[in-house]
Amino acid sequence: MIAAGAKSLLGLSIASPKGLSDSNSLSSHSRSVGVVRSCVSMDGSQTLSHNTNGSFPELKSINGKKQGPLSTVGNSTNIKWHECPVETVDRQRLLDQKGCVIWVTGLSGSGKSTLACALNQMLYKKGKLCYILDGDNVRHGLNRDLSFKAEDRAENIRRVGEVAKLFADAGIICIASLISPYRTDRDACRNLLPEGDFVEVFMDVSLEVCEARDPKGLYKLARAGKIKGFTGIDDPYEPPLNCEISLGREGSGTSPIEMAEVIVGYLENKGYLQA
Ligand SMILES: Nc1ncnc2c1ncn2[C@@H]1O[C@H](COP(=O)(O)OS(=O)(=O)O)[C@@H](OP(=O)(O)O)[C@H]1O
Ligand SMILES: Nc1ncnc2c1ncn2[C@@H]1O[C@H](COP(=O)(O)OP(=O)(O)O)[C@@H](O)[C@H]1O
Repeated sequence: MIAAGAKSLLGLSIASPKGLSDSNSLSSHSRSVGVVRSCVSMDGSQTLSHNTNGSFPELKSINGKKQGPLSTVGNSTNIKWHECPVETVDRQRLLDQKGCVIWVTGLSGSGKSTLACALNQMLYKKGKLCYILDGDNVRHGLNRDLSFKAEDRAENIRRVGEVAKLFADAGIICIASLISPYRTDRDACRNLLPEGDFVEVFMDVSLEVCEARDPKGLYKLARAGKIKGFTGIDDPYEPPLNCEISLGREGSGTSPIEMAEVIVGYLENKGYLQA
């Protein structure tokens, strides 16, 4: 636990917005985005923690002073997680909402972007902060180096999953709308987040309907063989087996606004629209 006066120990003298979490702890951050648990408490004592591979890193000694444990995560060697006394729960109080990820998956033309936008508008009107990570848009910048072959789609989803996790940790309702055709990639994103914070929404709209809509003319090009590896035509789409919300079939709302209302109702029920 952080001792009283921890903020002055840090050299900070900031007023706590609505009161900073009393349970602030540098060693027990239940909703942290970190993979390596924290190490040094405010009194300077160290708590050893394990790497994601389960091994305990060595304590290094520099100028005779013991340093906290260093970690290796992927190709990043000798890294160390830094905690901050302002935690997820403090940001949630500030925003009066809980961060989470609404992951919208479905074929091209199934209405993912339209739903994301309708949901964003609906929550905005309720005073709730959202941010959309749309596949098409993210591929204009962060993921511009990725193609549509399976391993690049997987990397696309992995990066967006990690970014979405950061948004959720910031207290924001992050709407990720991507085809995300592979179950294993979507499940990996789910596993990045605390239980309940990943809400998978399936746009259950048939290929026939999507192809008839074809707002960008991509299905036509794919059918003509001018786009190779197009999802639903000559590339796979694996529908979710156990998603939280399925939309598009009879009874689940057909207009984008009705669909957005279903998701808002779900978030209200689960307590995400308050701190
Ligand atoms: N080969 C192929 N297959 C599917 N989609 C294609 C392809 N080539 C380009 N596009 C356009 O890219 C948009 C999908 O990007 P995503 O990042 O959501 O795709 S994925 O999750 O990595 O599968 C998708 O946008 P949406 O129609 O909004 O889904 C298409 O406009
Ligand atoms: N619920 C809906 N009912 C009917 N048409 C829709 C619906 N949602 C979206 N559309 C239309 O379908 C097309 C594809 O929608 P879009 O949101 O771009 O899909 P995606 O992002 O999945 O490719 C657009 O022309 C859009 O206006």
